[in-house]
Amino acid sequence: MIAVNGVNKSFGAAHVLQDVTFGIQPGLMTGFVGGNGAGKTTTMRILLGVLTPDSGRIEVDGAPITADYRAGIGYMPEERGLYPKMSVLDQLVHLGRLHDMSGAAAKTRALALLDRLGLGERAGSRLEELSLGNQQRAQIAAALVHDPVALVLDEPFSGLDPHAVDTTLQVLRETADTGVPVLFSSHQLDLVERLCDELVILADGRVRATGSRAELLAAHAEPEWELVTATDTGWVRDARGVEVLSFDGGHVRFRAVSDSAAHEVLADAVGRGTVHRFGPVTRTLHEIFTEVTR
Ligand SMILES: Nc1ncnc2c1ncn2[C@@H]1O[C@H](COP(=O)(O)OP(=O)(O)OP(=O)(O)O)[C@@H](O)[C@H]1O
Repeated sequence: MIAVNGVNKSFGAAHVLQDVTFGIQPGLMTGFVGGNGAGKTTTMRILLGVLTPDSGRIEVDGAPITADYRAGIGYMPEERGLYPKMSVLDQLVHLGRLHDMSGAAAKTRALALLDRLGLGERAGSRLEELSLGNQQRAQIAAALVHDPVALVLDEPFSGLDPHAVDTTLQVLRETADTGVPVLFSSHQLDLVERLCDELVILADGRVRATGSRAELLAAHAEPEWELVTATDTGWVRDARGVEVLSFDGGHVRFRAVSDSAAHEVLADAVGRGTVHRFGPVTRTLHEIFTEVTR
C-alpha cells in the first residue's frame, strides 16, 4: 500500500496541505476528489517527489518511498508531458526505453495500448495533430507504457468523450486488477461514483472523508425511509417511533428511531394494501461531497 502520511505543505503564507493522510491500496482504484485549489495536484506532486513536503511522509508497504519505486510509477501530470512535435508512437517507445524496456518490447506494448485506447490508427501522427481528447488518450498511454508499479493520474478523464471514458476506464480497471494501486483525481463526481473502489475527499487542503462509496454512504446516511403505496399513507403519522418528514398521498418520507420501527411501518402498510416501494432513502455522492466539503 502507498500511504500519504501527515503531509503538510505551504506556499508562502498559504498552508495548502494540512496533515493529509490516506492510503492507496493495491488492486483498487482510488478517486481523489475536491474542488479547484483543494490541493490534489500538490499532493500528487509530493507523492511523485516533484515537490517536497514541509512535514509528513510517503510510504510504500510501511517503508519510506524510494527513488526506484517512484521511477516505476506511471504519472500523468496536470501539465501533461508529451512533446507536441514527436509522433505518438515514437515518444511512447522512448518512454518505455527510459524505463529499461527493449525497443521492440516498448513498441509492441505501445501499439497494443494505443489500439486499446482507440488511437491505433494515429500512432504515427505528431501529438500536435491530434484533437485534445486524442492527445489525452496518448497521455494515458504514456503513463501505462512501462507496466507501472502504481498509477497516479491528474484528471485523466477531463476532455474525453463518453466512449473514450469507457475504454480508459476499462484499461485502468484491468491495470488495477493486476494488483497495481491506482490514484486519480477528478472533478466529475458521477464518474468517480461509477468507477472508484475508494474515495478520498479533499477540501481546503484537508482530507474530509475517506472510504468506499458504500462506507461513505453509510457514514453519512440519514436514518430516513421512503414508503410508496397504492393508498393514502396518512396513518404513518401515528406509527410508533416515527417522524413524518413529508407526505403526499401514497408517498411518505419519514425518520425512524430504529430499523425495526421502520419495518413495523412496512408490515402495517402490507396489511393495508399494495406496497409499491419501501426502503432507506439513498443519498448521492454529490450530496455527501457537498456536505463534507461545506
Ligand atoms: N507552486 C505554487 N506556488 C504557490 N501556490 C501554489 C503552487 N502550487 C499550488 N499552489 C496553490 O496551492 C493550492 C492547491 O493547489 P492544487 O493545484 O494542488 O489544487 P487542485 O486541487 O489540484 O486544484 P484544481 O482542481 O483546480 O487543479 C492552490 O491554492 C494553489 O493556488
